[in-house]
Order: sequence, then structure tokens, then C-alpha cells
Amino acid sequence: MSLFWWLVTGAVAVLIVAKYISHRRNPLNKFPGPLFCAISDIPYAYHSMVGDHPRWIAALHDKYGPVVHIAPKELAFITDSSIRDIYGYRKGHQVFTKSGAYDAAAFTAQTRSVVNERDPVEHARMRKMLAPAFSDRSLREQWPLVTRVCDTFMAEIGKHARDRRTVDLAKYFSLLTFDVITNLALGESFGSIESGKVHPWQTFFMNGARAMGDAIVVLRFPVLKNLLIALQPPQMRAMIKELKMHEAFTVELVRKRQESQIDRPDIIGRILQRQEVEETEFSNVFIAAQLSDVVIAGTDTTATALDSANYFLMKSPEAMQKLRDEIRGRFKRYEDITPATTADLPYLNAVIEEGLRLFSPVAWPPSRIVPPGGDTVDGHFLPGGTWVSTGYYAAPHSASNFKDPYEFHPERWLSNNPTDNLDASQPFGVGTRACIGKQLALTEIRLIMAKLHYKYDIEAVDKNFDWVGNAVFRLLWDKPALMVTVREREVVSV
Ligand code: HEM
Repeated sequence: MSLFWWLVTGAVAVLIVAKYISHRRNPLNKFPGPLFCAISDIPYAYHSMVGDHPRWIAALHDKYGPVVHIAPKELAFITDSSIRDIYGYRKGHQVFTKSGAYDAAAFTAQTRSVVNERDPVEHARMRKMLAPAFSDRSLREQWPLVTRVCDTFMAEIGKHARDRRTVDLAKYFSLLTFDVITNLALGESFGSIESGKVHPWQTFFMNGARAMGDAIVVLRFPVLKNLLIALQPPQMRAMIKELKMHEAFTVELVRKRQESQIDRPDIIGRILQRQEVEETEFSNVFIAAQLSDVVIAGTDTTATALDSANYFLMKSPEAMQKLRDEIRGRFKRYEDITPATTADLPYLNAVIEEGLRLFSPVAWPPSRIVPPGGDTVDGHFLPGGTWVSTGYYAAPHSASNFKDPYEFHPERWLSNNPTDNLDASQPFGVGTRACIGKQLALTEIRLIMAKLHYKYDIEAVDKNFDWVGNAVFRLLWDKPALMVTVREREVVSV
């Protein structure tokens, strides 16, 4: 063997011994899980890269129980009490801050933003700045904007029905939620629905989110990270170029709006007003970073919720019929369907909850750090610095929380339910870092569902297609087409 191979073999041997020693000393070793996960981040990274991460975590819980050692310094949980311990407020306990994984979710190196800010005080400042845009009053003022976009979507779907063309509902939901959010967040209309095409800027956003998913993995391997920064392979250079274009484009939108003095009840308008209240001037790049978060966090998530609710309904004719009966029984005219009148449709709400439970749009385990000095999760004392999470996908798919966890039963959300632990499904998160757009998302979803199923009968083109099973997870879900036929129920004016 040459000297080179002796050196390589020696280096590998030293690495294995070092890993073994640190493994023996790791206090998390007492928790169950695969040995490879306990000594290396490789399994975590591998499942992130192949796109089955949420399913992998769920399978580990099925095998090892409610707490699993998923990476050397990281544990995953699935109980509702772990959700409260990790993400909620506990009197006398310190906050579990977001983990270093969130450093990957950076819009720019110049500033942090509401999603990736890890410091609780700074985050509270950002949340306060954004809160007025998501207040009940603000949302009420924004409904005409949302309703207009929803009606454009309905008219476009109607063209497919009249021409007897099939339609990719997943694509159209994505165009719809992008048009809604860019209208609200930035006061800009990109007309994606009318064009039937994904706007290049939406592609920037989606590519940006995927790049963040890859960066989350790379950050786990500091040597690899430094190597990539030093070598800058072509894909990375292209990605950085795209991120910079995205940044410049968003900052320019903010600049234009600052100068225009338009008074419009949208999210950017509320942020600009906030400057006057606080008597501070936020930089354009700071505002752009917050708005970019809102667009990334609010577009694909809402579209995924619409996709899954409709996919599962098309697989369950009985549930579909109950939903149609509820909506068509409640509304005499299409014009009567509004954000206010759709708030209290019990079956519709149950369908949405169940879709979110079965296919959580945020399916990545949102990790937090146990504070210095250590703290308990689910009754286990954990050393400070341990990364912990409750899987928004894994928890609702565990038979320890839900009966027949992989089956679509909206009824579980309707009446006293002794078999399911409904608190274990928290698709919008819990605590100070929970979703700021929850009310906006739910109202938008209810409005679209009610309008769609009032006016049209939709059916899957291929009734056996496993749409959920074919979705790949890369921070967001990469979803296959959801091909449907649409038939107009009756002549109703839009
Ligand atoms: C069905 C749709 C949605 C789901 C399931 C969802 C889910 C979530 C979850 C689970 C979190 C916490 C993530 C974490 O801890 O890492 C979150 C945070 C967030 N969401 Fe949503 N979201 C949805 C729609 C929206 C919409 C429509 C908006 C904005 C218009 C939005 C804006 C945000 C923001 C800004 C955060 C960060 C909050 C913070 O850290 O303070 N989301 N969302």
C-alpha cells in the first residue's frame, strides 16, 4: 500500500475512534434510535437530500417510540406535551430558541428576518412590526383584494370546464396563492392566473426555498461548508446569483413603493406605516427581507393545504358529497360566499384540518435548542445545547396519537373524539414562533374551497394516482401534477 493510502486509512481510523469516544460520552445515548444517527449527521442529511425526511422521522418513531435520537446532538418527539414543552410558554422556564438550522433561511447577509431571527428580543421586535398587517382589522380590509384574485381563479377554472380541458389543480393553486400573497405583501399583481404560467419571480422564491433546504444540510458539516465556500462549484455560483437577483428585485419593489406614497391596505403598507408609529426608519433591505419571508412562508404552504384537502376529497366520494351538500345547502348564490360567511361551515373546517393533518405543508422538524443549564421535555431532563423538535408530519401520523393515522376522516374533528389526540396535529405551530399568517391562510383556503365546490364538480383524472406518495420533500413539498376534470354544476354568474 502506498503512503497516501496509509495516510487515508489512518485518518479514517482516527475519525472512527474519535466518533466512538464522543459517542460513549454523549448523554443523549440513553435515548433509542439507530446507532448511525447517534454518531453521525449523515442519515439526517441523506434523508433530506433524497426527499423522504418527514416519512423517515415518522418511521423511526413507529420503530423506536415517542422519543428518538435522530442525530448526534438531536432528539425528535411526537407527543402533544412535547409540543407545549418545546414551543410553548412554560412559567419559570427559559425560551427554547430556534436552532442554527435557521441560519440557512437567510434572504441576505445584510440583515435577519422574522423567520430566521434566533434572538427572542430581536424577533419580538420584528413580530411587533408585522403584527398590524395580520390584525383582524387589517385582514378585513384586505379581503376585497383576496376575493378579487379568488374570483379570477374561479373564472380561469371555468374556462377549463367549458372547453372540457383537464386542469392541473396543484399548478393553479400555486398560481393563485402566489397572486394573493404578492398582492397583499407587495401591492404588486403578477397576473399568474390569467397567464397560466409560473412567474419567473415565483421560480426564484421556490428555488430559494429549495436552496435553503440544501443549506440546512450543509450547515451540519462545517468542513464541507468551508470547502464549498472556498471552491464555489458552478451550481452554487448560479444559486448565489439567483438569490442576489431576488434580493435586488425585492428591494427595488420596496423602494418604488416607498416613493409612490400609495395608501393601500396591504402588508407592505402596514409596515411602512409602522415606521411612523415607531418613529424609526427601517432600511429597504430589512423590509424586503420580511416581505420575502412572508411570500415564501405564505405561498406554497397555502397551496399545499388546498391540494391535499382536494386530493383526499377526490379519493373519498362520501366526504366529497357531504362537503358539497354543506356548501350548496348553505349558499343560495355564489355572491353570498365571503370570508365572513365561510367561517362557520363545520364540515369544511374539518376537511381542511384533516388535510393539514395528513399532509402538513411544514413537514420539516422545526428544531429548537434546550437552554443553557438544561431543561425537561416530556419529563426527560436534557442537557443545554440539545436540539429538539416535534415533527409536524410525524406526530399526526403516529398511531399513538391518531386511530388509523393514514386515513382521511374529517369526522374526527367534528364531535367528541375519544380515540384521537387532536392536539398532536399543529400544522401552524405553537408559541411565539407560530405562524403569523394562520388566520389569513385559513380564511383564504375556506373561501376558495367554498367557491370551488359550490360552483364546480371536480374529479381526479386518474383515481388510483398516489399524489401524496409521489410528493418529495425539499424543505417544501415538490408536488406532482393533480390532474382533474371540472364540470360546472349550474349556470351561476361569477
Ligand atoms: C396552510 C398554510 C400555512 C401553514 C401550514 C403554515 C405553517 C407555519 C408554521 C408551522 C410555522 C412555524 C415554522 C417554524 O417554527 O419553523 C410558520 C411560521 C410562519 N408563517 Fe406560516 N403557514 C401557513 C401560511 C402562512 C401565510 C399565508 C403566511 C403569510 C402571509 C405565513 C407566514 C409565516 C411567517 C412570517 C412565519 C414565521 C413566524 C415567526 O417566526 O414569528 N404563513 N408557518
